[in-house]
Amino acid sequence: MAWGRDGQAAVLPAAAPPPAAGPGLTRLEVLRRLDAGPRGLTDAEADGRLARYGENHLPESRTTRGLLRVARSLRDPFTMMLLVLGAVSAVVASWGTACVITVLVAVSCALRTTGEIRAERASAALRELVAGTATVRRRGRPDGPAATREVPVEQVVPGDVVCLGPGDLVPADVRLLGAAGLTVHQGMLTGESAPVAKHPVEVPVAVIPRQGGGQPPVPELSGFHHPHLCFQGSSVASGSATAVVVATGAATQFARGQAAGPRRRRPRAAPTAFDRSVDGISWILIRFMLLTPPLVLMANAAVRGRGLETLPFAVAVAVGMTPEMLPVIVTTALSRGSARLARESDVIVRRLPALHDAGAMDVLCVDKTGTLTQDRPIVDGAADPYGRPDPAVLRWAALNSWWTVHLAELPEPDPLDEALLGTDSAADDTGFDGVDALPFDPERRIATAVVSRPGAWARHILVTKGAAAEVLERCTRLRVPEPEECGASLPFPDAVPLDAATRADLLTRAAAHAEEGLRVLAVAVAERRAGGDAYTPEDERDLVFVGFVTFHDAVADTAADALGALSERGITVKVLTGDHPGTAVRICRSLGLGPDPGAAVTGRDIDALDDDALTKLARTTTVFARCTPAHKARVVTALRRAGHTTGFLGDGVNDLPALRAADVGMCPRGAVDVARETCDVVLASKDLTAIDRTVAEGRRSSGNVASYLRVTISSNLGNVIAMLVAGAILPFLPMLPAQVLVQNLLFDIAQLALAFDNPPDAALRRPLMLRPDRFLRFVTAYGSLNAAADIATFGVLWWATDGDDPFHAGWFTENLLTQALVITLLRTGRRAAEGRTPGPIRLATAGLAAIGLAVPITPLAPLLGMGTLPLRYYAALGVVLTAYATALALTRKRRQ
Ligand SMILES: Nc1ncnc2c1ncn2[C@@H]1O[C@H](COP(=O)(O)OP(=O)(O)OP(=O)(O)O)[C@@H](O)[C@H]1O
Repeated sequence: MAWGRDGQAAVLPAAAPPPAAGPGLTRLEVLRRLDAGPRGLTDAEADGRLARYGENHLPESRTTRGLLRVARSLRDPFTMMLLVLGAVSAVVASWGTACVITVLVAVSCALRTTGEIRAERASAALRELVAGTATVRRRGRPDGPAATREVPVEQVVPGDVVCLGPGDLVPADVRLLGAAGLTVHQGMLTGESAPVAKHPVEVPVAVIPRQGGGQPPVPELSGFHHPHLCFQGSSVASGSATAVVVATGAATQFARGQAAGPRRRRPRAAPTAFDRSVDGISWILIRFMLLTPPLVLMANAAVRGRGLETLPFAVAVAVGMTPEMLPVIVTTALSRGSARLARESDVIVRRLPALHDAGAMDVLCVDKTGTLTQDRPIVDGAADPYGRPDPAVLRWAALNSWWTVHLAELPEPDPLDEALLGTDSAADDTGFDGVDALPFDPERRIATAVVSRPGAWARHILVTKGAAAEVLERCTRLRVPEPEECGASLPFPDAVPLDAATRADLLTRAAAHAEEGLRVLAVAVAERRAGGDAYTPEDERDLVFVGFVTFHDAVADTAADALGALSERGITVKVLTGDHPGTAVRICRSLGLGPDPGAAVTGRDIDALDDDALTKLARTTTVFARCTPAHKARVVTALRRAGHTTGFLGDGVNDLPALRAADVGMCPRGAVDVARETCDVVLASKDLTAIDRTVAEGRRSSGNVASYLRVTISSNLGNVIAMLVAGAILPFLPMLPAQVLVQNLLFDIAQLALAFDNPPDAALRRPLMLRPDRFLRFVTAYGSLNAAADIATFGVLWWATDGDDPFHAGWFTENLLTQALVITLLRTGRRAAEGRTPGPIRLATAGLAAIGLAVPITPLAPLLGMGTLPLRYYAALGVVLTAYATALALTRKRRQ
């Protein structure tokens, strides 16, 4: 579909359906143009259209993907640095250095690209498992009955009638046929953060603003504001709808927007833990690398009076500092971890860096319902305004459930409605006809059904149920109960005004129920004269309070154990719920959450706080209750601002903003579509034990990345210090550029083994987060030790050898041997792993040491500018290495 100047659909691609969504067309005309009907397409029609218009997905440019991938790997800052250094070497005709740098870049890009392809293939296969479906109305035969069914989103075709409910992703561009309380998030398309209301319009008018100078209207922006159209890329925030599909795949506004220009991105969230740690460290290293060549040049010029001839050496030293394998190690370690999680725990990681963040997580926020409780509420009782058991209250509540579920055509009832519909009272709804529904939404926290009695069409009855505070604040009167009045006399002639004191008493009673761990719904009704306009939330006022219904929802079987396990891993759990504070605190106490969950902070309290005050309060509070979706997101953001790496587990539309705000958003596979699409990690079920396993795998994977960074930077830093010292005191270059680079390549290859290491559980007890400041202290300490070992080796070489070639050979050997030691001694979980056989690490270090000892005695030695070494060098080197290993082990022990 495309928008013409007059707001009518305009130019279409060859395989697009007839223009059908333009303003001015009635619903019937739209259906006619699409050759469709409100009962949906037949299966044969749907198949035909699928063949004609193609699958409903965004077009991909496959040919450029391979090239793009290589370009992306070259765009990595370390690779860019290497390329710059290679260019400098070529300019000064240092062809050897330039060649070796090219090899380094090629190896690192090839490994990274193949790793990414493998990781992407694996995650695409995993994503298939959580792919979204759409609910469509279809018929087997033209005269057959219409039935709703789930089909993969790709199979939705123009003319399909789709049913939308809370949390659904809008599968294509659609024209609304019917809607109840529908609001959609279309921020992906327009940048708006709040949901917008949508409703069917019989004859829509053109609202497209014209630009000056006879320019055509701006279709992408203006079209999105039509109330009767919803677009692919948006999701249902509340309410429900039926709609006919007018454009799919490449013909949708979203796809056209992408084809026309850069993809409209969601506003960038605050940097995640991964950005702060791995990326933060990378940028510090890049600054070091930039400083290295001028430093080397200046030191040589000042002490030895050398000029630009030292440039290749200075470049080689800077290359030596580069952790060019970092992207390869990160991709390999994280994709191995996520593959293992999928295989062993049925957990799907949708964004690889999120696995690192799961390992770094120290605060986990969860919703209450379904996470700590089973989300299988059972009606416990119903009482009138005076606290006396009263089945009439239950009947009103069940009447509300029945008509909200049916009139709003919700794909499935929510568990509270299901519980009410399962009671005997649900059978008593026969005396009413449904008129309209304002389904539940987590902002209003109430749901209203509008019904009428047969024969009394002129009067409508509003039946509202919801959270006690929200219902009571809309009530002005109180029902004086009469037996069996549901279906009897209305309006309540005996209703009395509801004063502030009585309202407070009723709220206290609701709180008392909540403190027993029960969920509480308040029920109210009102009578109105039937009017022509559709009902809106504005009509939910002047209600007559009828009574309370209470529910029991048992705690989840695994919750207590899982909370214990998370606490042992150093993770603080906080509960962010839309439910009553009393219910939430009671459940948390029964699960032994925290030392004592204390009092809950409510959404209203949060509203009264500025960001700083909330940050302080969020640190110490365990339970946040009566939260709207926005409150949940504010608390998560506050915790992140307080320096916590914060995860969020939730499954409903009310959890979306918080899922987006968290470092790691997690949801179960059964969550609403948009939650699955938004979150980073999809669990098999809403079970906290799966989070424990995700955390362990995250720590294992990022432990390996941390090992690489610690090992490579400590060793490289030591080398740079030693080279600066040697460059200043020796009459020749301590190591030829080619040697520096060959040694670098060998070290890189050996370190790849770190991505395959398996640090044992005992090493993963605390959240694992590489903080740039601590990391710098760590590598400075170990880098200095490494430099000390190198300088001691210079002393040995000065004593045992003569001339530059044996010196080069001696330092080459020592370097590879110290690197093998560093890999062995500085990797994550070394102490906990003692006694185990870490296969890949042992192989890699043995190989590195063997090459270090062998190269100087092979025919390669003269080519690399190396001479023969006397035996006494090896003996003295043994002493230096033993002292170095002891110092390393002792320092590590002291620091741990
Ligand atoms: N179908 C419904 N009809 C009317 N009121 C409801 C319905 N579902 C929930 N409520 C009320 O709205 C409140 C908030 O619901 P919401 O779905 O935001 O959170 P929750 O399910 O209680 O908790 P959590 O945030 O832990 O999942 C509930 O505590 C209840 O009082």
